[in-house]
Amino acid sequence: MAATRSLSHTVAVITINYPPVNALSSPVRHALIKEFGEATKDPSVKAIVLAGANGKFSAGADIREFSTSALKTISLEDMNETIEASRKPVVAAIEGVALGGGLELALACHYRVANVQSRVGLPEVLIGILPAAGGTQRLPRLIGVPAALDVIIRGRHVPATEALQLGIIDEVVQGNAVNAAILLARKVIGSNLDKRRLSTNYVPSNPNMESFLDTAVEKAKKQFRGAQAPIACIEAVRASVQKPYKHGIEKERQLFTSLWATGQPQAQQYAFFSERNVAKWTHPSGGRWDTVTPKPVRTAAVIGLGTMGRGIATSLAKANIPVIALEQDAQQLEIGKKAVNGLLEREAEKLLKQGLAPGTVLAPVHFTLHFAELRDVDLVIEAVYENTELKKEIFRKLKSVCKPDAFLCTNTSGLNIDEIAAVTNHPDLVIGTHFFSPANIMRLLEVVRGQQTSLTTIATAMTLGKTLGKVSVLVGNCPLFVGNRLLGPYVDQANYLLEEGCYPEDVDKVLEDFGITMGPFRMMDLAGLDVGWRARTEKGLTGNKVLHGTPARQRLGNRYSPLPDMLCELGRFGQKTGKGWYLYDKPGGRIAHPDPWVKDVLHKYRNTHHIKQRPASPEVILERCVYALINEGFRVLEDGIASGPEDIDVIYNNGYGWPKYRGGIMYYASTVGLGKVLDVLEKYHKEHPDVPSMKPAFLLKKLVAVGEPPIKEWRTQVGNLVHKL
Ligand SMILES: CC/C=C\C=C\CC(=O)SCCNC(=O)CCNC(=O)[C@H](O)C(C)(C)COP(=O)(O)OP(=O)(O)OC[C@H]1O[C@@H](n2cnc3c(N)ncnc32)[C@H](O)[C@@H]1OP(=O)(O)O
Repeated sequence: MAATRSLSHTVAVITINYPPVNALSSPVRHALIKEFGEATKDPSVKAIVLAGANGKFSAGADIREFSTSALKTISLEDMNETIEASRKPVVAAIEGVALGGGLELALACHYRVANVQSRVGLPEVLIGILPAAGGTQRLPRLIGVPAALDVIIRGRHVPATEALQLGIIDEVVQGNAVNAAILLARKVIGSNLDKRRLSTNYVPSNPNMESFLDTAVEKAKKQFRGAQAPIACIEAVRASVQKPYKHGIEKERQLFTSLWATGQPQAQQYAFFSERNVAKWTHPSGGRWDTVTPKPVRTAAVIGLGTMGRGIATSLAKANIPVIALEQDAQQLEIGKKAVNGLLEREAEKLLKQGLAPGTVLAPVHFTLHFAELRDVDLVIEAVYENTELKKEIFRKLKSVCKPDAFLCTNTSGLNIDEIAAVTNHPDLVIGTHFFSPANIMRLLEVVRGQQTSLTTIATAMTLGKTLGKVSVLVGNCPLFVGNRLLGPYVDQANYLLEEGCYPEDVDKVLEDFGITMGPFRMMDLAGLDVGWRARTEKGLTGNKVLHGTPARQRLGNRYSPLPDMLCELGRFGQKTGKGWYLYDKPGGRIAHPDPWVKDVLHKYRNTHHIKQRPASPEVILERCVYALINEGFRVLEDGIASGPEDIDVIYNNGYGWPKYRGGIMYYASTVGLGKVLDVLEKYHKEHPDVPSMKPAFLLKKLVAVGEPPIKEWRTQVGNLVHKL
């Protein structure tokens, strides 16, 4: 049964039972209405408690139903209206989560009791829709427009204690919320429920309300560039002000329908399920997430307390894993210790605000200079800077100090895992963990399997990622892995566009208008231009190792742009030096100003190399940069480095500022049409055969040849096609 009913004296307890998260699917809605109807008819029942089985109230509407006809059976809002109209008091007993339709259901109840560990929220905006079961109408009636907008637009999960302060929850309890709800239900039997029926209240207005909402729209347009759901949420809340509930609910419905027609909800819901799918990793050997048991990680060590190490140590402590943090000298240790303690203090403050005792959540971090202290840890994450020799030296040391079954992770953004693993006695226990900066905040983790990495090591690293609250994607070992590898052809196109007549701000604007958080030039300035310069120098693409007589704009017969090298040679490394592709107010400054000096250099460069200035249209800028990403994505699939398009999309959405409302780069390709992507790439490659990254990938051609199957079928197609390569 999707919902069950029991009786506690005069109180009926109706429990939603629909694993894993008690989503309000069609069977749940039917069962709830049935049980509710019987409880209201039963004269021995004087009050009703709504609860969720297995410590979860409800995660809301069943997202999988949105594109099916099941949604059209009993609507969530009709169900909520029936519950709210009840003459017997109804109390929601919130444990775990009450999200989306789950909170909307709770708002239709007359009272809400929550366990202190639970979270409530209306996160619909994160899946491209708006709360469409009365949430945009009842919440402002309960807590006022500004507070409701903050909860709805950000889609955040509000901890129970904060929800109590906001007035969303009536009572927070340390223990069992159902028992507390039963006690409250008994207390309120016979009381007047008029004021507790939120839909019958009015949202007060004030003279500034319209301009407050207009400002909110303007802010949301800037903040969520191109995302439609936040704007729809504001418009739905606007419809609640000084208007009858029916008016608002009608507007809510219309806005839901218009949003659906934009395609953004479908893209965001694909992104949502992709994040869940990547946890279900598979290995070319046949090993899978559900057949391999991870080992527990009770203690961990972090080596190196630079930017990455600090974030990783904090992340581990936040997940209640005691950490030993090691640095090479006393001064570095002291600096690292101060930084980690600062980050942990901030975490402690957040926990205190949530009514939680930091000591029970945050594990201790012990700081040391001695490798010997790492002897008992279950797992080590080495996070020194990107240098294979240095990393190998550390792994040689770890081989002699760590217990033989300790897992050894190297935090790298692109170095060869196998080379590092080869210096240990147990390459099967070595794995790459590519954290993104700041590691205590960024959700993405690329878990990189080497040739010899064991399935248990993979399972342990993937599970650790989940414990740290990350979305972990298993990828193969190739230079730069997935995310950074894709950046190569993208940045190349951006550089070529400058050579041909564009300016950094033109290219950035097109990509930022498209929704990418930061265009390629602002991104490079932030990351530091010297990083790529060092790598190119090591590879002999620039600097002394370049053979005399090599044409400036060619390497190994292919097109090459020396522009970024020219900037670096002048000490323009980006934000940190106050100059790069842009000009900043000071070294470390964040506001990028177009730089006349760069314009001048580009003019001279074009003259020197006799390049005819042909500024590209926004459409061409977009196609060249984005299709370069997509094409490399297909190559990554061909090479078996990522196991499906979803993996690439999750990486780009979470690590590289791709707009989630476009689903991901591969999803975007599927919406543009693979045939169109192929045509554009073919045309470009014909004109520029010296840019091999734009040669259409074999897999792309094959998918077009087999009739462009939908993206959910690509994974199987990739398997079939790769075998035939
Ligand atoms: C006309 C329209 C009318 C009404 C509209 C109502 C609006 C809504 O209610 S939309 C839904 C709003 N709710 C959410 O967005 C919540 C989404 N879920 C989550 O945030 C998380 O899943 C979680 C509930 C916080 C639990 O997190 P965690 O414990 O980390 O587990 P997960 O791996 O994320 O999820 C487990 C499992 O459940 C599936 N799932 C989660 N939520 C839903 C859902 N709302 N509908 C359907 N399925 C859901 C998730 O995909 C996982 O499934 P697997 O098969 O294991 O992958």
